[in-house]
Amino acid sequence: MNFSQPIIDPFDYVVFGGTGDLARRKLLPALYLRDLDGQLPETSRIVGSARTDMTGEGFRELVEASLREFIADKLDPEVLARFLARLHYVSVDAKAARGWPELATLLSDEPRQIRVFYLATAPELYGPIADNIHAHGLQTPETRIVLEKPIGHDLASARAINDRVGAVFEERNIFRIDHYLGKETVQNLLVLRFANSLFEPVWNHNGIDHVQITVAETVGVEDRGGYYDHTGALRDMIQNHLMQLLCLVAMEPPATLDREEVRDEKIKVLKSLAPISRDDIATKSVRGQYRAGAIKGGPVKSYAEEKDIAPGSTTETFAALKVEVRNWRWAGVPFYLRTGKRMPEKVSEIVIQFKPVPYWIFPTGSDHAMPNRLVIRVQPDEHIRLHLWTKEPGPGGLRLRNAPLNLSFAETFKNNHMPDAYERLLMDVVRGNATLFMRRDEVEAAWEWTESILDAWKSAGDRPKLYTAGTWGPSEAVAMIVRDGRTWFDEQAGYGAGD
Ligand SMILES: NC(=O)C1=CN([C@@H]2O[C@H](COP(=O)(O)OP(=O)(O)OC[C@H]3O[C@@H](n4cnc5c(N)ncnc54)[C@H](OP(=O)(O)O)[C@@H]3O)[C@@H](O)[C@H]2O)C=CC1
Ligand SMILES: O=C1O[C@H](COP(=O)(O)O)[C@@H](O)[C@H](O)[C@H]1O
Repeated sequence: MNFSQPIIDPFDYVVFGGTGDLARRKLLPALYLRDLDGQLPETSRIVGSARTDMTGEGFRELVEASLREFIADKLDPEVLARFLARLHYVSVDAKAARGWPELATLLSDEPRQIRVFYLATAPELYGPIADNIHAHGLQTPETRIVLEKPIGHDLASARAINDRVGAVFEERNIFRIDHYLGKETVQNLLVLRFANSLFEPVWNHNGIDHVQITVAETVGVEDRGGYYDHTGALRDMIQNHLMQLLCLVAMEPPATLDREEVRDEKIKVLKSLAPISRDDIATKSVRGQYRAGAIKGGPVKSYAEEKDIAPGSTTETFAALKVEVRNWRWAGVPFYLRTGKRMPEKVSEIVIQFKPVPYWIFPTGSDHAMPNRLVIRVQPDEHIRLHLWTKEPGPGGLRLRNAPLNLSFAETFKNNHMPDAYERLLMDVVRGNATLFMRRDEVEAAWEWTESILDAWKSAGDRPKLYTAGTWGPSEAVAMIVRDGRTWFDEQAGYGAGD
């Protein structure tokens, strides 16, 4: 336990959607863990809010049950009691008058300069909540609003949300969250690229053959079918998480880590993305939907059989894209992206494949076709591995082996707590540090590009290819990269094998 001095002023954290899945699974556990680390000032309060009628005691019971479910091994009785004592609950209807005066009274009882409104609700509520915050005078000079992804459903709805929230909050106080930016290895990408001189000279079309970004999940849509069936993998994952990973790999070095400098560089990447048109979709995109199969030996049902999925749904649960970044650094270097639900493993990984040496002087028997690779494993088992050729020890001939230099975070930083992404991001909001959050123009540029693909799929009447749950997606995703003479990275023989 660490009772070091808190480094911020007391604050009030209001979580709209405080009874929902995200709040229970991620946000409230993250706040507890910050309390455990001594980072919450003594008088800071956390206010849950939703339409459901509930007493403060009822909310504390709900939160305690969630903490016991999701972070049981981290619970310390003294800290738990302290954390639960911070919790309040006010029943509020975001779209109506109910509850707002009560919320205003609670917040004004013990006014804090720093106030955070975290919107863990459907995006349709972001505008009404911002309006009500304004109408009920809930803003202090240090009030921030956090918008969960997805910000809208398309470019027009994203713009409408940004306009409406922007009418109430200054841009510097709007925190558009993408929790992938809070993941340790994702932040490490900036350090890897810009604190080491080794990579920059080859980090371009001269040194890199192609880039792969994989975000695979074993879970299906779980209880979120109602949301997911209107969303699909492209909107749910690629428009935000994979785009952000791509930006961090592809961007130019920012002058400083100042939020505007970093975001200025990311937006340039987003604006350089070549649209994927109707003519391209057959060669540059694959949509998939899982059918029944097995994950780690256990049978799982098809997407069509999941709760709240429309009959005959054509929503994609898998998407793979070949993306072109049109600028001097990346001309001719494809970025292959893929993400899917019900894959054999949960793994998020960036693979940078370097160009091969120009001439191979070694005896045959070594696979010249396998060049150096830098593998950045975002999760799980976070690591950075540089795959190099080396001589296999032995007195015989010169036998070559491709082996990794391995920076495993668990081994190298044994005594460090690996925080969940939300732990970092929730406190960045309190501190007013928006470097790891998205600016309005970034979100809109990502939507603009994503929409080109959605439009192309729609106009072509593209239907998702079925893949068996527990495989790496439709075989077309393998064909897409193989056509270019490349393969999906396969560390333990398994990756890349399509249905
Ligand atoms: N769950 C996840 O893993 C992730 C979720 N997100 C995003 O976070 C947001 C929340 O997701 P999730 O927690 O899964 O959703 P849930 O459906 O589980 O929770 C929604 C919450 O909003 C409340 N709510 C609904 N309508 C209103 C209203 N009119 N006024 C006030 N409160 C309302 C609900 O409570 P009540 O019905 O009592 O009002 C509930 O607390 C979504 O935008 C989602 O896309 C983003 C990343 C991951
Ligand atoms: O935003 C989302 O992310 C999760 C995956 O997050 P991870 O941190 O577990 O990799 C995904 O399951 C969900 O569908 C999506 O909305």
